Amino acid sequence: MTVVLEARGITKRFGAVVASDAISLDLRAGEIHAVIGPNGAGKSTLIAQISGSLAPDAGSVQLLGEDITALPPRLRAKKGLARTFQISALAMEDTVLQNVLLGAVGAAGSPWRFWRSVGADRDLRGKAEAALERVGLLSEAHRVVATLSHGQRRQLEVAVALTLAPKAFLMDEPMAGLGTEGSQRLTAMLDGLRREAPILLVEHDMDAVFALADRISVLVYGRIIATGSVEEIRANAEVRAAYLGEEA
Ligand SMILES: Nc1ncnc2c1ncn2[C@@H]1O[C@H](COP(=O)(O)OP(=O)(O)OP(=O)(O)O)[C@@H](O)[C@H]1O
Repeated sequence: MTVVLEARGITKRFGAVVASDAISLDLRAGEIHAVIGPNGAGKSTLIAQISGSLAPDAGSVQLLGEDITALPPRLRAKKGLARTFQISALAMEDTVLQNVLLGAVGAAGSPWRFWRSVGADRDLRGKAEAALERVGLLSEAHRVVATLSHGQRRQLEVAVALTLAPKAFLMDEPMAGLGTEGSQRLTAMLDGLRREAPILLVEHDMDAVFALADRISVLVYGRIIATGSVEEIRANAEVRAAYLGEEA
C-alpha cells in the first residue's frame, strides 16, 4: 500500500524530558491511523513536528517520498499536508462560504485578489461549494460562522482544508468539546473522508478511535509501544497496562 506520510526517528527533548523518542510511523493511502496515549505522552509534540510548527532534534518527515523536514508549516500545507483543529482559524463574523473561499484563494496562491474579485471567480466558488457539500454544510453556506454549533465549525474546518486538495490530513483531537451527537456526526464524516486523503488522528475519544481507526499507534513517554488494528491494540497486554487499563 502506498505510504503517503512517513515520520522516521523523530526525536525531541525538552530538558530532561524526551517528548519524542525516535518515533517512526507511517500513514498509508486510504487509512485512518490513530495515535493514542495518556496525557503528556507526546502526541501534540509529535503532530507539531510532522506539521512543521516544531523542529525535531533528529529524524525526518516525508510526504509522498519527498523530504519536507526543513519546510515551514505553510509550505507543507501547500504540498498537501492539511492540519485541522489546532486552533480554530475561522473568521467568525464572515459567512461559511466566505471562510471556504478564503481558503480556496489561499490555496490558489493569490490572497490579494480576494476582496475585489473572488465573488466573481467561478472556479474558486465551485471548489468552495464542492468542499461544503462534501462536509454536509452547503445548506448553511450563507450563515455567519459565529452562529454555527461547535460540530458544524469542525465540519467547516475540514471544508477549508479540502480546498487545498490535501494529500494527507493531520487532525488533533477533532472530537474535543463536542457532545455525543456532534461526535457521531463528525465520526461519520471522517469515516468517508479517508477515501480522499488518509488521516493521522490524535484523539482522546476512544469510541471515535475504535469506530474509525484502521490502525492505532500507542504512544507512552514519547515511545510507540504498539501499532496494530483495533483488535490487536485492545488485546495487547502492554497497552492495557500502560493506557487502556487506567481508563477502565
Ligand atoms: N514547549 C515545551 N517545553 C517543555 N516541555 C514540553 C513542551 N511541550 C511539551 N512538553 C513536555 O513534553 C511531554 C509531551 O507533551 P505533549 O503535550 O506532546 O503530550 P500529549 O500526549 O499531547 O498530552 P495531552 O494528551 O495532555 O495533550 C510532556 O512531558 C510535556 O510536559
